[in-house]
Amino acid sequence: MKIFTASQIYEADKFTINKQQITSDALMERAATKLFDWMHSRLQGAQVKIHLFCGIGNNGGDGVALARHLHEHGYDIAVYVVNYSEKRSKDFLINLDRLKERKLWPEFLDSDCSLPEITPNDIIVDAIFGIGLNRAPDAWVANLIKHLNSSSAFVLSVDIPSGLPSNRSPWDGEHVVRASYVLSFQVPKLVFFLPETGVYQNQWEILDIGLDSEFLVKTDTDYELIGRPEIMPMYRPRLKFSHKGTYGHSVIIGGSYGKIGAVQLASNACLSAGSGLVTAFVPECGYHSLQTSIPEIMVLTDDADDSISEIDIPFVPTAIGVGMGMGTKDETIKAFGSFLKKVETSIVIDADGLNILAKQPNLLKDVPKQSVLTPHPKELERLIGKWKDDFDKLEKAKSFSMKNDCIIVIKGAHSITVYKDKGFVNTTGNPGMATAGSGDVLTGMITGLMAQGYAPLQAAIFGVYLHGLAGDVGVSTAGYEALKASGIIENIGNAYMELLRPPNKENEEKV
Ligand SMILES: NC(=O)C1=CN([C@@H]2O[C@H](COP(=O)(O)OP(=O)(O)OC[C@H]3O[C@@H](n4cnc5c(N)ncnc54)[C@H](O)[C@@H]3O)[C@@H](O)[C@H]2O)[C@@H](O)CC1
Ligand SMILES: [K+]
Repeated sequence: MKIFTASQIYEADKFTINKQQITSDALMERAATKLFDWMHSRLQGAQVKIHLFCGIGNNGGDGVALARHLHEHGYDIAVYVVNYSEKRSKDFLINLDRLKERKLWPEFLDSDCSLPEITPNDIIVDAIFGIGLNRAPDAWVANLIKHLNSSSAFVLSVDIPSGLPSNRSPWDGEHVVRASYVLSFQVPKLVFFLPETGVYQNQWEILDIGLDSEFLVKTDTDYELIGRPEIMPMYRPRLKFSHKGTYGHSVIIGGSYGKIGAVQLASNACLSAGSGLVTAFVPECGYHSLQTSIPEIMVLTDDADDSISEIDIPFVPTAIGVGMGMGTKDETIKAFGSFLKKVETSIVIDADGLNILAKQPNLLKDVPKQSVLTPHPKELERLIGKWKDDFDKLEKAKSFSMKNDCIIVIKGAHSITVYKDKGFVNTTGNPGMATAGSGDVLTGMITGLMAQGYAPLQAAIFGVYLHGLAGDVGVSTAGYEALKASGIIENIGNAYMELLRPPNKENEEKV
């Protein structure tokens, strides 16, 4: 699903109004009707107090129009106009008049007013600011937002939590509405998925307000949300007349004394992702543990006992994953440098492989084109430098990717795979996966997918999705705290099955 910017949403708005020959007020009415339907289907007329806080722009217009519907259906409402500017939008005013025609008089809030009382059992509809927010809210509006946040009431935000800009981090985090739920018009906003700004909402849902599909289909976006519909076409089914050679020979390079487990996890994950053959290349000290723990893999060893000193692989692997648990000793840096000079096809680089690149940026020129880099936030910072906010981070990652022709998987709650000027935002995974070795598993999986013929970018996007899905299946039995990296590996098969399950299977079984 495409993630549009605020200016693209405004364009979609205009395009729809022109093409469908409707007024902007009619579009607002569609939005308000969808909001009402959502609430009504859940509340079923319950007499809970609903406080609607409406700004004076179109977001406020949505709120005022929603108030009219709620009133007409007998809900117990209180409407407040947050009068932060004299520049009221046309459609807001139309809807305000419609309220007044029904003898419903909102309370006008300004810098001198007292704050309305809200109890924890009430519902707040937050329609103060939408995607038009372009500067910090005035102090009294900020104060009102803090008041709403301290109420403990359920907060339903219209389109986006008020006070949250759509293209930067907030001016002051305390002056952003903490939404229990966001009903976002037509498309999700990028801010929902970034660590600094995603915290302002617990859950979000799209409301389809019928923005024109021609515009939505044709318009190119910088970011795409990756869910099952985007992943399915990438899947490469296994062929009946195939053999292990069809699915490639992966090599996992890494490990040092005390950190052989990282290679074990990556190799195991690589196999479970479907690589036909897997060879691990480790320092001598890792030989016995690998041979005994994973009988399916082959093991090559370095001459040195406790760290990698020379990487010598006596065949041409189909795919290579390198860096986990490898350390950054001088001899390992040298070995990694000469290895990069020799290798020709795209590889996957993780952990200490990335730390070495950050220490010795001159090695970057030898990294094969379209290699996949899988940094966690600290590793990313070492590579691309400090960032001002999440948006700056993404821009820096994009220019790094452009400059070095590499794919960067920015790991996090919503991992984002960046390639040149595009970002692919993942939707699977959970906090249970924030556990030792989870990254090694991902590197192994992406390597295993590349071995099977997935192009590097697809392997990265698909691998991140499948890794998250395996974690999601894993927590359903292990719980968040007890899920371990090996538990993620155990569920890679279930994740594939989940992916391939027809969407309506459950319903069919019930019939
Ligand atoms: N295409 C869509 O998705 C549709 C959007 N609609 C609504 O329209 C909203 C956008 O409306 P607007 O463009 O009127 O913008 P907002 O309602 O977000 O903001 C109102 C206006 O306040 C001003 N402003 C910005 N920051 C301010 C600040 N800190 N203090 C005081 N004034 C400030 C700006 O001039 C802005 O236009 C969306 O978020 C959505 O709720 C709906 O009406 C239906 C259609
Ligand atoms: K809002």
